[in-house]
Amino acid sequence: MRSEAGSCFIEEGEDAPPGVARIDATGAPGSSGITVLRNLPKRHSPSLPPHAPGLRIGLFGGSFNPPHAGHRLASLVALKHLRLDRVWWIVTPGNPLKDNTALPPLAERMAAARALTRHARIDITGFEAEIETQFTYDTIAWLTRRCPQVDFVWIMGADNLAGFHRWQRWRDIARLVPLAIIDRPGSTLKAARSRAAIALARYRFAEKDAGLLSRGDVPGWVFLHGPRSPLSSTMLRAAGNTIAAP
Ligand SMILES: Nc1ncnc2c1ncn2[C@@H]1O[C@H](COP(=O)(O)OP(=O)(O)OP(=O)(O)O)[C@@H](O)[C@H]1O
Ligand SMILES: O=C(O)c1ccc[n+]([C@@H]2O[C@H](COP(=O)([O-])O)[C@@H](O)[C@H]2O)c1
Repeated sequence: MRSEAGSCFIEEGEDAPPGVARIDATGAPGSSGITVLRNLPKRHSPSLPPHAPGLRIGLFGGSFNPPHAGHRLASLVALKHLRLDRVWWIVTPGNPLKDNTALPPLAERMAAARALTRHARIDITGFEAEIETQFTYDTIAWLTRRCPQVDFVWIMGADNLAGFHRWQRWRDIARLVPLAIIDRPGSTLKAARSRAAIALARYRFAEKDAGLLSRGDVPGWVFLHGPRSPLSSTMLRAAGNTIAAP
């Protein structure tokens, strides 16, 4: 594998992480259902924001239906406490645990996220759709292979730690990158008592050491209690604040 600023590749002949679709030079799935990214024309390369070896990048996956100030605040808390260079929002093609039948198109959710964030260190991405995965393990495995020298941290709200044990390969996710949990009203205790929090208890970092979390420290996680937002997309949708149709 080779890696360069803003562009890293899976070499031909290498295995893709499980579940990551690989497409051959014609763009058709190979016999194994696997793709050789190296053979893809440049325009088919999944689009990632600029990045370079040594950068500390937070990965903040979400449905963002719609995005709201709570997402932005969580990103700012992570940027500060984890001493990140950037946060990438990964707008999911569809959370595998949610009913996505009424989910607005990815492009609309990405546009809404861009309009809301307007922050020099927050990037909006939709590359999960391009690599054809909805599962976080596959996303992170793909990213860490493609960009082995970038220091990624997975960020999620406390509600997601509470249900983390239902995610595909959640223990393996915790072995790939450190986790940063952002406190959220209504989920503090549920998260702290969750199956994942108990299983990973011995790997928990003190909040004051959050800036030291790095990929060398996996498993490793921290629960950040910064300023909190009570906002949720559910609440906004119920109030009629939905993403406009194209
Ligand atoms: N107010 C908030 N404070 C902290 N984290 C949040 C907050 N709102 C959302 N998050 C986190 O942001 C990520 C994306 O969340 P998502 O897009 O599902 O928003 P949501 O408000 O939880 O949506 P919904 O109500 O539809 O479930 C998740 O990790 C979630 O835990
Ligand atoms: O990989 C999984 O099994 C999995 C299960 C549930 C949620 N996720 C991811 O968690 C992130 C937050 O999802 P959401 O819908 O709570 O915003 C988003 O990136 C989802 O793809 C991932």
